[in-house]
Amino acid sequence: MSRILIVEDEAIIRSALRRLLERHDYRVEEAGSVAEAMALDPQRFDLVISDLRLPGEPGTELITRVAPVAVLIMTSYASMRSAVDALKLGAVDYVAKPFDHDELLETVARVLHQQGSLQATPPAIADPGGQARPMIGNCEAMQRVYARISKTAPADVTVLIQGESGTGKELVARALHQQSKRAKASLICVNCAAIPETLIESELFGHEKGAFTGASAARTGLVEAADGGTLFLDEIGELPLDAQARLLRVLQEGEIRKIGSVETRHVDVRLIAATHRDLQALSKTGEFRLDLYYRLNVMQIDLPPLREREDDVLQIADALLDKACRRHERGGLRLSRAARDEIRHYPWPGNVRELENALERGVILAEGHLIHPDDLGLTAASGAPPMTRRPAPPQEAPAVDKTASVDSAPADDLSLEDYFQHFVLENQDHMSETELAQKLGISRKSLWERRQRLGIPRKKSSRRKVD
Ligand SMILES: Nc1ncnc2c1ncn2[C@@H]1O[C@H](COP(=O)(O)OP(=O)(O)OP(=O)(O)O)[C@@H](O)[C@H]1O
Repeated sequence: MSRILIVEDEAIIRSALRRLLERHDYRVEEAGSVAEAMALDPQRFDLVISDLRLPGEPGTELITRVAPVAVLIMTSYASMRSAVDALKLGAVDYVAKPFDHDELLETVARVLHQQGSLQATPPAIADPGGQARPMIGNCEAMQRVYARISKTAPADVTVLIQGESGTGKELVARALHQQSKRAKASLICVNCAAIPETLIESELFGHEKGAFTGASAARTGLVEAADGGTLFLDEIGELPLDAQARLLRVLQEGEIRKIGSVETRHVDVRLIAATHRDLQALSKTGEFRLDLYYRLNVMQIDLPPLREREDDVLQIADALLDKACRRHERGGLRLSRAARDEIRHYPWPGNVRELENALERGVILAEGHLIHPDDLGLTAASGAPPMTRRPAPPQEAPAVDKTASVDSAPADDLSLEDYFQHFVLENQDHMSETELAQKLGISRKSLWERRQRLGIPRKKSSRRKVD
């Protein structure tokens, strides 16, 4: 966790800034003057944020006195000239007061990143709404991830992100894009598992009019849409072999050819791929092209499962709880001691996404000011409980009307969600995603979405049947 010293004589500004930074997982101390700052052994910090005008010596005094620690100067709009002077004196950057929260956080994250502070800082990632949010967690394994992101992002190479479902692979892809020189161009995210196999090639590569039944007009694919920017292919292990061959051509030649076209077109796309599966093992069974695997795996980033992130789980839980409370307008809710214990010790097979879902449930169900273990419903509705019985063979699977949606499936004493979870867990080892979806009478996309919502990751060990 990066340590920041705030030097500011106005107590209100100082404590507001402290709260903002602490909410974003920085460890903060404060001083009201240069003299007070010097008494705090400022070289312990990764960054000093100082007001320019202070009682006694000005903030710029700190620039040489705390070196090599970077000093970020705060100044009012009225004294921009002095900000420029501060930069000349060696301040790492300045922020104008009153400062915009997102801008300040971005500057702090960038400065810490540039300084290569002793600890790698979690990257601040703008969500699709444009709000900057840092990745949460500072355990050693995540520090390595952050360091890898900051080294890999500017290199414009293909990256393979590996990790269990819900570990934050998409967040890492966003961070890579946002820290790359393509940041101003588009980031196109595609979940290969959520697109029906029959459509995925035309979605990715586009098609000409009349290329197949139903292709009533020509269409540009997502690879072309990412031209100049980044293409993030999540769950790349689900890409059918034909699409793999086309993708290989994009990586090797920088060219795409629409379905039904004889012409190729040059594209400049940075590819980031993610998977929870072992692509090398898949290549041994012929499900994934080994040459594509080697092309993808120029740089690899491995995300640890949540159960291996030590105390990060509670830090992430607090941040996600805060978010859920705001969303449901239930301020002031806290986790009981028992709920914290349970969160700390639960194995989180669905990782951060499952934690997010459990906390949301907790916020909705809590009756007082505390969320208790029951409210989280960890054993009842979420998580993938270990299978105690051998999976039933396909013919013994519950009979479901293939044309009906799972929402209309009868299930005696089971809720629909229980029924869905039960069916998937019982059958996923011997059925492909397409077969499961067909049996349940839903699309592969719905199956995927339900898995996410209920926190039922696909088992890593399960062999995918070729559909
Ligand atoms: N370190 C983190 N800090 C804060 N939120 C996180 C973190 N990691 C994951 N999340 C949140 O958890 C959810 C799942 O993350 P994400 O979609 O990136 O996972 P994923 O590994 O891509 O999952 P999948 O493989 O299932 O697509 C998201 O809502 C994301 O914002």
